[in-house]
Amino acid sequence: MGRSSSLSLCVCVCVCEERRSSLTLIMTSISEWYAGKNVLITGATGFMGKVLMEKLLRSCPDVNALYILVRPKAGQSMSERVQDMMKCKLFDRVREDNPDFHQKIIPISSELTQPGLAISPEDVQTLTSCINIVFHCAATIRFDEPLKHALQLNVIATQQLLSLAQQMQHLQAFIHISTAYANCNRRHIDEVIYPLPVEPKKLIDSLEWMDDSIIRDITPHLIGDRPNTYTYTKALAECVVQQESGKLNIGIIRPSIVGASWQEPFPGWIDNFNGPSGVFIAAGKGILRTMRASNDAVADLIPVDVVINLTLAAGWYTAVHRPKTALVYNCTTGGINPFHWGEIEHHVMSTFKRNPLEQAFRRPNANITSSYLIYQYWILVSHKFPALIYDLFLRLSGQKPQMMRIFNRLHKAIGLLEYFSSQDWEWNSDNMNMLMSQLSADDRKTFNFDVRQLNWPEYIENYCIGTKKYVLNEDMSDIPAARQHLRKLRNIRYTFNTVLLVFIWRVFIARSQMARNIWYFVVSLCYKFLSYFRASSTLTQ
Ligand SMILES: CCCCCCCC/C=C\CCCCCCCC(=O)SCCNC(=O)CCNC(=O)[C@H](O)C(C)(C)COP(=O)(O)OP(=O)(O)OC[C@H]1O[C@@H](n2cnc3c(N)ncnc32)[C@H](O)[C@@H]1OP(=O)(O)O
Ligand SMILES: NC(=O)C1=CN([C@@H]2O[C@H](COP(=O)(O)OP(=O)(O)OC[C@H]3O[C@@H](n4cnc5c(N)ncnc54)[C@H](OP(=O)(O)O)[C@@H]3O)[C@@H](O)[C@H]2O)C=CC1
Repeated sequence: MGRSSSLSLCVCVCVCEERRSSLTLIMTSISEWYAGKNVLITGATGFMGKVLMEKLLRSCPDVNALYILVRPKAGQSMSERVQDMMKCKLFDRVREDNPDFHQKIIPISSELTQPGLAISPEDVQTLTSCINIVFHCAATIRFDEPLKHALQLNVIATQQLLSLAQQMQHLQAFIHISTAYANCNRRHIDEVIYPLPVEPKKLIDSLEWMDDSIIRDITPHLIGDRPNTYTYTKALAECVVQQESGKLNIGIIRPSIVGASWQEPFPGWIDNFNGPSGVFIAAGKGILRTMRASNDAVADLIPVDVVINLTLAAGWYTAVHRPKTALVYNCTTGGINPFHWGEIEHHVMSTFKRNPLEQAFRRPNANITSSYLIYQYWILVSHKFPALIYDLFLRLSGQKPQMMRIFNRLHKAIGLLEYFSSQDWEWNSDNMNMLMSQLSADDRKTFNFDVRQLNWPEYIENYCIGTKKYVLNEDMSDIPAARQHLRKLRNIRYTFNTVLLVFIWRVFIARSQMARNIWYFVVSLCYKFLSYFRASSTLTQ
């Protein structure tokens, strides 16, 4: 055999080897791919970060280690926080499978708003030498965050994390969690990164020297037709990810309104008051009686386990297929399996009537309306008036009034949410469908993000019960007592209405002949109606 032919055979063997190994890589299941990998997670102490860790530990048990960036908070050190977190009920299934699961979690002290993310040089060394995949979940999700702080965390920290990622020698994918509402100033949202009128770097430079009061004044001009600093800075973060990605393999996940879990690790897991959860709880407690929302608008809720399954699958796909440009995944339900705010209201109310929350303020009975005038009327009659009476009662019984303060906070919160509950958006979800088609049958089951199978009434019921069990820590065995409390509230209401009627009678009706005549006329009309219906129902029997 000549030299050239042996060389071409060698090249051929090499190419075949390479093809085979890339084919094996493509054929590996998601959990096989995560085996032996070192994963870096930001925002691990948050709602989605915790579910992400849980799923990785449970469904990819051979993952090597989860490095999580954590800061000390509320008087707790970093390690105390992590220890507390691992005791959380969310990890029960993982604990059952592997009681030593905590050994795989390696906390790294970091404050994302500080230069260099405040990571020590030794930790930077560790991370740059071992991390294979990054999931960037940390963010401030408050709608009322001052622009400078939202920019610091949502944009500058993302920029710094990307520059750390550039130094990672074995990094295969960088997954950034954005929001489907980053471009909520558009009605139709494609899976692309939309340009912004302002260059993120220039904005960062200019805000650095500006006084807080000047920033406050120019914020409305900067955010333009977006409703808050959150959506604006999340859009800026996407641009930064695109601009600073360099040679990294990037995936961007855009979930809509993330709600309680659908199936995993158990139905209804939720641990915060954000978005709809706070509204559901306030309605279940009988505090919230009205909210501005459109009955017919699509409620684009997405269960947290669906988002996390898609995120892990996107991590695998990004690392294995290395798309040339960042792939954006709109992770929404509206276009695939739509459900509306009116239907949500119905199912939330029905669930809380059957499974009442403890110590409710009033019987749960909330109505949504898109009319500003009707909303203002109910705010006055069903929120402010009862709050005033209750505070008066508290004052008279020597206690501190508190109800009006609670209602003022509630009004602020629902005021910030109504932008999202009063209109519809249309998201393209081609990349989510493409990703689903790339999964093996087993992976499609283990990392299920097919929301066509979601049964909304059942999901909303589990969601409400989840808020009761996991957010409010109420016991299901106390439901009879909660029902008894609701009966007591009903009796108070009947008594109150009767007293009010007698009062109105004494003050207005009993004093004027004309009012008495009108009153007798109305009563006799009601009596005739009743007799007519009774007679006609007897005839039809
Ligand atoms: C019958 C029902 C019918 C339903 C009808 C429609 C429902 C529509 C619902 C929703 C639609 C759309 C949702 C958004 C879509 C976007 C999605 C995303 O991309 S991101 C995620 C979204 N982010 C947020 O949800 C952050 C929103 N929250 C905030 O911005 C702040 O929390 C704010 C301004 C609302 C309140 O700020 P403060 O400073 O007054 O209060 P603070 O510090 O946050 O909380 C104080 C206490 O109150 C509780 N709390 C917070 N929010 C609550 C709430 N909504 N209800 C009750 N308690 C709440 C907290 O747990 C905290 O408790 P302690 O003091 O620690 O014991
Ligand atoms: N929840 C939702 O409905 C949606 C969320 N998203 C996106 O998903 C991601 C996760 O959201 P979610 O889990 O709900 O948010 P959470 O508020 O529950 O979690 C935020 C996380 O970020 C961390 N963090 C915040 N500030 C800092 C800081 N200065 N230094 C270090 N860590 C910090 C928090 O840590 P700590 O515990 O120390 O405060 C926490 O772990 C976000 O990027 C959000 O934009 C997108 C769409 C909807």
